[in-house]
Parts: sequence; C-alpha cells; structure tokens
Amino acid sequence: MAKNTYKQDQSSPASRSNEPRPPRATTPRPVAAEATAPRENRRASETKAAPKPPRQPLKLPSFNLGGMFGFVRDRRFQLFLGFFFLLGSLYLTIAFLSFLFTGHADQSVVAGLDRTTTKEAGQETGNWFGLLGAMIAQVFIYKGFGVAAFALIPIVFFLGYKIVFRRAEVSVSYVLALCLFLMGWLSILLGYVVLTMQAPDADPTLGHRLDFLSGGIGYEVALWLDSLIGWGTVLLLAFLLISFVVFFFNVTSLTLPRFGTDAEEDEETTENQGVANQARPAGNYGATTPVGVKEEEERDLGMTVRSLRPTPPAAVARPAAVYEPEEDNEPDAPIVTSGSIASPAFSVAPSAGTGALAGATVAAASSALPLTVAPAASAALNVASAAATVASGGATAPAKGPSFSIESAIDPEPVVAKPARVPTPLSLSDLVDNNAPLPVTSSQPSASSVPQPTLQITNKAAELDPAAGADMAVIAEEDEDADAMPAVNYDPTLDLSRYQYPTLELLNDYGQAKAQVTKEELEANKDRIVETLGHYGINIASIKATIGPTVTLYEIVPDAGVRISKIKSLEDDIALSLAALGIRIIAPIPGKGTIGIEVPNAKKEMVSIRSVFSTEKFAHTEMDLPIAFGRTITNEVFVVDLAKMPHLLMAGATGQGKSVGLNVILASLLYKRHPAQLKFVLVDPKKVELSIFNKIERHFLAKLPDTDEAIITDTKKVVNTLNSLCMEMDRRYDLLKDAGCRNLKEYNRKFIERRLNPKKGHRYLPFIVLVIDELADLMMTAGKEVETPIARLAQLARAIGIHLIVATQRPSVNVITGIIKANFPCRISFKVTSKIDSRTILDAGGADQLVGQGDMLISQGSDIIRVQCAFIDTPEVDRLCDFVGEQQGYPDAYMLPEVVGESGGGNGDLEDMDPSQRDSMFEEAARVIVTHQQGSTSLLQRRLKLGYNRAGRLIDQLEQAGVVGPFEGSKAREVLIPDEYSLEQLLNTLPK
Ligand SMILES: Nc1ncnc2c1ncn2[C@@H]1O[C@H](COP(=O)(O)OP(=O)(O)OP(=O)(O)O)[C@@H](O)[C@H]1O
Repeated sequence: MAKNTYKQDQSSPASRSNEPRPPRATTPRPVAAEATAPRENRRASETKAAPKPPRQPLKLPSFNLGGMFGFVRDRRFQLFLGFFFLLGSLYLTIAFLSFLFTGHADQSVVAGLDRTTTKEAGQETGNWFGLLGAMIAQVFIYKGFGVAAFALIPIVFFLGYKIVFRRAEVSVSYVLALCLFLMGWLSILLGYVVLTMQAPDADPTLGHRLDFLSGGIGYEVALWLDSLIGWGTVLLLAFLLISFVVFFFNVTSLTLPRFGTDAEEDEETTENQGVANQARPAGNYGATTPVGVKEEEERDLGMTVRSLRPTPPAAVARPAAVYEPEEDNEPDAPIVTSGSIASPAFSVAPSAGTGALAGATVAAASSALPLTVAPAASAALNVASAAATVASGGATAPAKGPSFSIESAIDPEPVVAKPARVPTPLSLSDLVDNNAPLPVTSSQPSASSVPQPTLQITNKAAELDPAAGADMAVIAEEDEDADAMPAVNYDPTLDLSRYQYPTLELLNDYGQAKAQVTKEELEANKDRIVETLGHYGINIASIKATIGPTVTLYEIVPDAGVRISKIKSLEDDIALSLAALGIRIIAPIPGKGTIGIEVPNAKKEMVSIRSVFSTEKFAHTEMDLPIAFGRTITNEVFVVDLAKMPHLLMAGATGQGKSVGLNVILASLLYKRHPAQLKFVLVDPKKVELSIFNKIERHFLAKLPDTDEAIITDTKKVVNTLNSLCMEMDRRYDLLKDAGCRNLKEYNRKFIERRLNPKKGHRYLPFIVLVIDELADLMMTAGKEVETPIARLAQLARAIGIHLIVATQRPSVNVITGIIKANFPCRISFKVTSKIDSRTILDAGGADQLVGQGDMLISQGSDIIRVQCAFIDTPEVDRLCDFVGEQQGYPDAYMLPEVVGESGGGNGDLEDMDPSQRDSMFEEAARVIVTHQQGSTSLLQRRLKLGYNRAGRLIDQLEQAGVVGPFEGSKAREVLIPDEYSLEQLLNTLPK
C-alpha cells in the first residue's frame, strides 16, 4: 500500500518540491539526447579517423574512403584527434571530480544562464574548469548517468591512446563494451537506490542529497522499471549483470557454495578440485591446452574467477604448465583458480582500471547490497578506485545464489593455487619441439619469467577481436574426438599477440599517377601499324588500344584470310617502323582471337607499391602467400599466390629490376602474414642485396642453429642450409603422415583445433620461403651440391609449405639446368640481353624485348603475362623492416634442423660417423626400428618417449649407419637390416 502511494507521489513534481532543479519527469528525454549525442559523434569520428588496429592482416583503414575523407589518413590529423581525446579525458576527469564538490552550487548558475551573461555566470561557477566544466559535468552526471558517467573517461582515454600510439593493450571495442555497460547498469542501479531513499518513510533530504549519484537517465529508467516490475527491478539488474559477466568474461563454469565445518573434508575436496581444475582444461593434450589460455584470459582483466570456498592456509606456486593424465580429466570440474597481478591499482594501465571496474560490478551483484561510493579522491581513474572499494566490500559479504565472485586483483602477490596432488610438471622439452616457433604461451620465456599483465590483456583483446585471428579462422569439423576437445582453439599468433601488421603509411605516396599517353601518340602509333602492315599486304579490319602503365596494347583484327604467322614474322619490321624498342607481338591473344601488338609508351608510369597494396584485391585477398607484383597491361593489379605457384624462378639482366622485384615479393608477404605464420630463409651471395632484412631476424627469419647471421652469404653455409631444409621437409612429411593430412593447410587446421598432440612432436608449421638472390654464383661455386637439394625441395616441398624463390642474372643453361627448370613451372623474366636467354627462362622469346625498369613477363604454364612490377625503394623497405623489427619478437630466429655431418647423410658410410656425435640412444633406436621393421620417426618418439627433434636426428644417424634407407616422401623409410642378429653385428662394427 505504502508503495503505491509512494509511486503516485513520485510522479508528482510537488513531492520533490524542495529540489532546485526542474521536475525530473519532464527533463530526461531531451537531456538523454543531449547527453548521448556528443558521445555518438565521438564514436562516429572514431570510426572515421582512428586507424584500425593493424592486427588484422593488412588493415588498411581508409581504402574505401573517397577523397572527401582523405584527410583522416593524414597522420597529423590523427595526432590532433588523438591528443584531443587524451586531453579530453583529463578534462572530463577534473570537471567531473570538481562536480562532486561544487555541482549542487553550480546547478543554479547553469540553470540561470539565459538570465545572465557568460562572464557573470563564470564568476559564480565553482567548477575547476569554469562554466564549461560545470555545464559538461551537469550534462553527463546530473542529467545523464550520475557518477557512472566517470566510465566515459576510460573510453575517451583509450581512443586517444590508440590513435596517438597506434597500439592499445586492450582493444577499444573491449573498453567500450565494458564501460558502456557499466555506465548504464550502475546508473540504473543507483537510480533505484535514490528512488528507495525518497520513499515517504525515508529521510526526505537524503534522496535529494544523493540524486546526483544516478543522474537523470538512471533515475528515470529506474523509475520506469519500478513502475513496471516493482522489486523485480533488483532481480532484473542482477540478471543483466550476471548475463554480462558470463558473456563478457566468458564464464563457463560455476561451483555451488559449501561451507562445511569439517576442515579435513574441506581440504580433501579442495584438493580434488585443484587436481580437477588442472586437468580440466588440459583436454587431451596437457599443458598446451587452454590451461594457460583460460587463466590468462581471466588474469588479463586484472581479476580472477574463483569459488567462494575458504582458501586453505598453505598455498604453493602453481607450475605454469602442468600435465595430468587423460583419465583424470573432468571436463565439468569447477574452476578453483586464484591469482593476482602485480599492477598498481590506480595507474592508468588499462588492466587495473578495467579490472577494478569489473570487480565492482560483480561484487555488487553477488552481495546485492546497496552500493556506497567512496569519495573519488585520486586523479585519473578515480572511479576505478571507488569501484575497487565497493568490490572489496561486496566480496566479503556472504553471497547467496550462484557462488562465484569476481574480485579485483590488485594484490602484487604471485599466482597461487592449492597444493593438491601435485601433478607431474611436464617439461617444456617434452611438450614442444625445440624447433617449434614458441607454440604455447607458457613456453615463451618472456611470458613465463616475468608477469606481464599488459601483454596478457592484449592476448584477451586479440581473442575478442575477430580481426586478430582472421587468418586462423578454422572451420569446425566433425571428429570423433570432438567431445574431448577443449573449446578454445590454439592461436599460433598468441606469442606475439601485440604484433602489428605494417601500415600503408610506411610507403611513399606518389599519388594516383596515370599513364601519360596522349591521343596523338595513340593515333600516330595506330597509323604506323596500319601502314606497316599495309606494306606487307596485311589489311586490318579493326584496331583497338588498351593503355597500360608501361606499354599500350593494340589489338588488331586482321582481314579474313590473313595468316597469323605472317604477322608474327614481321615483328622486327613493325618495331623498326614504329621506332621503338620493346614491341612484342602476341599472335593470337589467347582466348580472344585477335592479334596484340604491345608498344612501349613514350612516358612510362611508375607503379608505386602503395598503389598496389592499397587495392581491394590485395587488401582482402584470401590467398595464403599473396604477392602483389604490380599491374598488368590492362591496369589490373596482378596478385598471385606463392603457395599455389609453388616456386618461382626469376631472371633478368643486371639493373632491370630483379632486386626491386624481390623486395616487392618480400614486402607483400610481410604485409600479409604474422611472424608465427611465415619464415624466410634468405640466401644472398652478393652480401648486400638482402642485408636490409637483418632487422626482422627475430620475427620472420629462419637460420641454422649456432649461426650468428640469419642471412646466408657463405656458399658453404648455403649447402648446409639447403640440406637442413630438406631435413625439415622430411620431418614435415612425417608429421603430416602421422596426422593423416595431405598438406600443410589441413595439418595446421588440425593442430589449431587441438586434434594433434604436441607430445607426439606435432607443432604449428609456418610457411618457409627460401629466397636465393643469385643462383649463378652458387652454381659456379657449389654446382651439384646446391642443385640437388634445390631440385629436391622444388619437387617435394609444395605440400608441406616450403616455397622457393630463386633469382639469377644469367639465365644460361648451366645455371638454370634442366632439372631446376623442370621443377619451377612459374618463371619470371625481367629484360634479358638475348633471345636465347629469354628462351632459357621462359621457353619463349619476348623477354629481350622488354623495356626494363620492372617491365616483366610472367610465365605460368602456357600463359605469358606482361606486368609492370611495382616499385619499392630502399628507404621504404628500410622503414618496413624497422617497423617490424622494432616490435616485440621471438627470442631468436626460427631454428632449422641441425645438419648432421656435411654429407647430409644417406650413404651408409660407417667410417664417417663420429661416435661422439652419435646419440646416446642410437643403439636402442636401431633395435626398435629393426624389431618393428618400420623406419619411422614417430615410432621412435612413441617407443622411446622422445621429442620430435631428437627422434628426427636419430633417424638421420640410422640412415647414415645404413639401418634405414633414405626418405621416401609419405612412405615410411625402408629398413635395411632384416633382423636383430644382423643389427648386432652391424653395431659391433661401428666405431665406439
Ligand atoms: N618496378 C620498377 N619501377 C620503376 N623503376 C624500377 C623498377 N624496378 C627497377 N627500377 C629501376 O631500375 C633500377 C635497378 O633495379 P634493380 O636494382 O632492381 O636491378 P637488378 O636487376 O636487381 O640489378 P642487379 O642484378 O645488378 O642487382 C632501380 O634502381 C630503379 O631505378
């Protein structure tokens, strides 16, 4: 009854007559519009202006923006905007803080603005930021969201931070979602509290004193909800909060509270839970499964999900990665995790701020107590401070209902867990191949040795940001193991989750250059073609010109009855009469039935790499290893997939654009791939061409163990590197075979879905691109030694993601031998000096007729396409490498397998075997292989419980000793020793 009366009173302005402000019922709607409009504007401008986080492969934020919005790409404008937001957040903080002390007094000044001058009003204002500060605070706090409006500050701050520094430890969308929810929810909750304070039986002045807490919007919404569902409002708010927490923090498991008095029983349960928890996320494969991931997600936020079970007094540090036998797995076991992050509570670090805010909201829900907000005392993130206070208060209250709480973790103690039946810690070497590119977060030394809350946050952000893992998107497949699989896919990019893809700003902007072919030039060329052909009695039915960047293509339809070979034979005569070099006659143009005559333009257009990279075709390509070479004769961007090629042979006389071409290839791949997905092996006998890429050693380069320089310039090392790549190829084939996959893509997909066990040597396999800048030099010094492994790699490496790019100045037959040529179906030729060279490289003439400076022909099977290679200058490559190299990288380059012996093994030469280099398990391995009559690496791994690297080395040594035969692709190696007796005899002959 009283409640009804109260409600009626509520709607009457008279009931709140002693308030200085106008009746609430009429104000909020316009106010809401006022309050939200600026924020929407800001959000709109964020979408326009803020550079998108370049975690997505080649995020090119403004490709589609027309000239009208071109200024948003201007870095100066971005900095202007970024600093505007940063200072704006400071401004809001001070203005809002000031409102808490002077707000009531300022209300009448702001309300009476129409009756006084700005100057007078300003003098009366108490806000530290004057009249404007008072007005802004009034809009956001008094009329808007109450103290919850403080949640706007982190949003503005992060926007500015991200724009200015082009990075953010948490994604803006993440902060936006958290803060907006918090603002709305808290405002309504406080509105409801204020409403309750205004009940007739309550202190009549209390509601008025507290009304700034909720703001107009919060109050009105609470009032509406109260009218609609009465006390149900509290339930609704609790439900909203729980739903938000469940989805936002990805809460998947809860534990019911048990407040047993029997200490022993409690301890035992806890123990079991501890074990279960450690086993839970391990799924089938132990420590590389989401144990780390899940915990990190939770710690990311500066908070911990944990049960309300009393914590036992003793606590020990929990191993970073633990493995529990599969039979102990209890997928539904509750989470009992406790952790904290050393992080200052009130620093502007996002982890502390957001974590504290989150902590507050959840604690409030679990206690369902009215909130008290501590007077905001400190600077920037004072709301976080207040919220943290609330959180700790709330957390101590006995919770009813689902017994989980999320508490703010601002305590600098290390992560602890209960000392349950401590599972055997699994050493990292057991888990992962030494060679693997840091496959799990826990294996990353930097991550495990130093607590890095900000890094962890980024991991979380990366997970939330669908763009971050775009390339890793995996199609779930039906699998018999599916039920046992943990839900979280492995993310190979997680180790360098803060890695930012290069931006277009690093490249020179030459504007939209257009081919400068005048109408007169076109007409004159046409006339001369018609005239020249006329001299030889060839009449033309029609002629059409297509202007390209370097050449113009004249397409001719000759009169009926004219033989094509006749036109082709006139190539030189036509060239002479057109007085231009580089005439190429395509007779007929494949698929068109016309004859093409390519005539170089008097003025060439330079195709800038930026103009090529900024095209839709490259930016949104789905290719695995996209290379944007340049533009075709019809001005189309020419993008090819190296993964499909699958190797590339490049030739060109000196100074015709080969090095630029190589740089274009490398830059294309650097723009589109994450360091976890791609590794380069760079061979540069000329020593200077590729040295610029040294800077990206820890990100993108692979090298042999125990070598200083990742870029190989020494011929001897080249041979070792090629042999090592062959070993890597063999191992990859073994892995694929073991996994039952036909190619790298299938294999990696399976690995990402956690359907392959890292304990059995499986690892994420990055693409490896081998670039040899000058083959002629190598062939001269090492001949067969390089030819054989190159041919072998070219023949077999396609399926396992090793691709070759081999360049040479001299496309003569003793450099590009038959065996090499046969295995490189895709070939590129820049201008060469003779027709013979052109035939050697392309199996066709034409390359000698090119005009140089990046003018090239690409032969893919039977098709030959003329392309103007894009131009990338050395300073641009330098900037690109700096951009990548200055980011956090792996501790070292990607290690290729060690080559045992210089011969590379395989000939059974027992004398060559150095006993000191022989593995201590050599004899045991030989017995396993002979007993099973199966020459496979995975057999050794299983039987001898070895890591993949060691088992691979053993197989190589066994091959050298003549126990097993050479690698045979997807088949197991042949075992050359028929029985154990013969083996013992062989072992006795080996030098001890
Ligand atoms: N795609 C291109 N567009 C415009 N100019 C180019 C292009 N490629 C090369 N050039 C010009 O040609 C010059 C030589 O190119 P580059 O250094 O790539 O030749 P190269 O074939 O590698 O020579 P070498 O084999 O002697 O190293 C460049 O400095 C540049 O001025």
